[in-house]
Amino acid sequence: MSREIIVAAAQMGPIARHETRPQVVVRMLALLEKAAGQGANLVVYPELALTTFFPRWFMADQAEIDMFFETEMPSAEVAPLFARARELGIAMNFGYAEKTVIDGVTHRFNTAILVDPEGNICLKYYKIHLPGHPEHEPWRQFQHLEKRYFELGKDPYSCTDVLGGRMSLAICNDRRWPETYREVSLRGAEMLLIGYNTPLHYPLAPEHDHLQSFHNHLCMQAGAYQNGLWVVGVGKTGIEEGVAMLGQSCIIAPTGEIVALASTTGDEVVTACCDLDRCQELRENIFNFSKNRRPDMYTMI
Ligand SMILES: NC(=O)N[C@@H](C(=O)O)c1ccc(O)cc1
Repeated sequence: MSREIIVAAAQMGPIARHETRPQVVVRMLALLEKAAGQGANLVVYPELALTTFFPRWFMADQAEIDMFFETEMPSAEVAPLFARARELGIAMNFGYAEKTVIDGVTHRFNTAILVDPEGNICLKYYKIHLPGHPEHEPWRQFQHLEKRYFELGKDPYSCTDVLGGRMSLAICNDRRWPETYREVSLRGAEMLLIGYNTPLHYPLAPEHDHLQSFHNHLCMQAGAYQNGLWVVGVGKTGIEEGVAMLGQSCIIAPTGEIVALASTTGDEVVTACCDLDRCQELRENIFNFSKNRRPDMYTMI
């Protein structure tokens, strides 16, 4: 039996600071309808898909920061998206800022969820490779305060069985780390879904600005190939509040080949038919871990 699923990468153009959740949800619904028209079983949206990328601003007032956070999912504003996806029988993944109380303690995470075709959240992931800095650094053209606004995630690399395959989640900067792909692959993941917000300008090494697109694809293609899994990378792109963000959202086969690639800097859907059985082309051959991997030799990790 073939295990083909049609995946839609639902890239999003810029979201302005003043845009409301209902306005964003209207855009996400339009992308969902387009994906449905192309036969999609799964729609993948970016990191922090419901708001602008707010860590670019220093804010001291916690109430102001909390405006960007969700305290329940689906919230009343996001419920129409859940309802329509369920009606269409489509699974979806998107990211959002989450404020949650666990054992009486408030936590704030950079979160991604996977929603199954019946509308249930079947997997949740809290970002662990939080980039940027915790303090205001006014010398920068814009801030990257994820280390200030989010707490480090816990229990990463979980997988779930849905749509006939084994899926896992990561968020943006996680995609640059080879451990991300290896950990989920060792847990049996056949597809890894990654939303991102990547400014084209990297203040710490501006001489690398022209390499953003190359590095984006380099790490995800290598991760797919070296671990024999599908990778779906989806960005929020265009000029968002004056900051140019990387697009080039893509779907990557376990061979490392890009099989679908967005070509605009706005809201756009690209789809690919992904045969999960193709993971075996790698896992039974060059990257047969039990035969060829040498963890006994990798003493530094
Ligand atoms: N949202 C993200 O995780 N974005 C990161 C990435 O693209 O890896 C990132 C890393 C360093 C920066 O200076 C800016 C952005």
